[in-house]
Amino acid sequence: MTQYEAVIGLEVHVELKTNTKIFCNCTTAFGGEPNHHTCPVCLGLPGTLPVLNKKVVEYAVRAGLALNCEIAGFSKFDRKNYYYPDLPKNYQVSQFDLPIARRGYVEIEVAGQTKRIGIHHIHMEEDAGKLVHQGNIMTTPYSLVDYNRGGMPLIEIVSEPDIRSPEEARAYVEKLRAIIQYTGVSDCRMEEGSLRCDVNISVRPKGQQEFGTKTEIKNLNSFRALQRAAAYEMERQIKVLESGGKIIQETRTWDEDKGITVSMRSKEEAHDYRYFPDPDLVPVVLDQQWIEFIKDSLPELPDQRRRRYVEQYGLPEYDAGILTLTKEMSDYFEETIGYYDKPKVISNWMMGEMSRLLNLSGTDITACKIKPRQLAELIKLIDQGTISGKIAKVVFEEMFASGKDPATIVQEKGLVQISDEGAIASVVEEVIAANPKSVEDYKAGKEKAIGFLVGQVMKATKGKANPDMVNKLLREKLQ
Ligand SMILES: Nc1ncnc2c1ncn2[C@@H]1O[C@H](COP(=O)(O)OP(=O)(O)OP(=O)(O)O)[C@@H](O)[C@H]1O
Ligand SMILES: [Mg+2]
Ligand SMILES: [Mg+2]
Repeated sequence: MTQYEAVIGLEVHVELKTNTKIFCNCTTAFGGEPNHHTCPVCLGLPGTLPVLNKKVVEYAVRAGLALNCEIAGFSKFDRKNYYYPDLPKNYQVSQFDLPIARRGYVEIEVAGQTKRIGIHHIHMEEDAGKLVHQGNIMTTPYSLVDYNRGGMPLIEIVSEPDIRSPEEARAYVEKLRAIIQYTGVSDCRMEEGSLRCDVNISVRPKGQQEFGTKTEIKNLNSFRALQRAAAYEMERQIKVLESGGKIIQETRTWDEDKGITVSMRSKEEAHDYRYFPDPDLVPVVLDQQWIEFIKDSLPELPDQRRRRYVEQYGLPEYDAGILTLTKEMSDYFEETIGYYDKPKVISNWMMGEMSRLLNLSGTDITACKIKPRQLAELIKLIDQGTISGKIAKVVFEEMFASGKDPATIVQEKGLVQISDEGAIASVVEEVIAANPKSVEDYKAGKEKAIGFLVGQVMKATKGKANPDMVNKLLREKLQ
């Protein structure tokens, strides 16, 4: 059987976090009454003229530099013409042959190795409005249009076809999102649509040089959807080829419920966008000094931070990679260290219990009720011997649910660890008396038996006995 590999290139749209739109001073605030964040310019009324928002250029340059691109000293805007109700002017202002940034790269970690994914270019463009479909076939279907999103500033980041699997595609977008979040030019919230991606994918027999025919899956809005859609499409293409068929170059869409991709339009019906320079906008000419200034103001980026976590905090690569993958997680981690300098223990709590509970509740760390100071305090309580590690998990869950301080919870629930030798010794004696079989086993050399006895003492004390002390006392008494 022929072995196939995927060839994938991604187009990622990122909404920039400027206060106002790209060509007018309407707000970019999310939501709002439909069509209230609009004006004659972003509605494309005749006689209006666009004026470029300088902040958009600054943010695009910032993103470009963070993604290792060359910044163009001269770039221009073009009109991408197509007819659709979400586009009031019937063209989208974008950049075609002279984009703001080119030839960058992102490094991803796959199977313990670093791989470089090329970025072909980054261009600036305006977003379109949003259609809201109403009714259905049984009643009367119709659509409403909301232009609040029209004219919001976007950058489109187009990768080289360097990606070779759905997993790599996911790792690439995760890294891209992290880098852009760190630069502060976008929140990159996939749920809110401030990061959206299109997957271009083809397959070829392993070892073959030339690319196969690609299809493009539009508008994936979660990491899971991205990876699943790419995996499905890869399999679909392989099946077509294996059965002697040919791949048709086409645009497809991902059906999340059915878990399949569906054809939208083929290349024959593809648009000819009739790109031409926008006569209403002057070219963008940048000063080298200004570019240098932006470069110098870039913050520490995820890869640098990851390396620092390994070197400065002695964290394993794995921990460092996960903790730096989102800026929120990483900032939380650093803030906690500020309260209590125990990086590895903090990392364990964050990657273990915290991630587990966040996943279960479907929230992310920004909504977490446990604040860094409180996590630090919890770890201090363990280190001081006030509570055991086991009880700490109970306290943690309670903190997660209520946001209360750990000391308050320990007080209220009477969870203070028993470290009184006398008290533990009497329980140990009871347990020894009640379990002659295990005692015999232990004396006969079965080390395992002691674990059972420790468990019995912990059970009798509702997990509050200091485990080290229990261990020590048991061994002493069984001598
Ligand atoms: N044979 C191929 N297999 C997989 N990916 C490919 C192949 N050829 C090109 N690509 C990728 O497809 C993407 C093309 O994106 P680009 O924005 O240049 O064009 P487009 O999709 O035609 O334009 P639009 O922005 O209108 O969708 C790039 O990421 C590129 O790496
Ligand atoms: Mg594109
Ligand atoms: Mg495309």
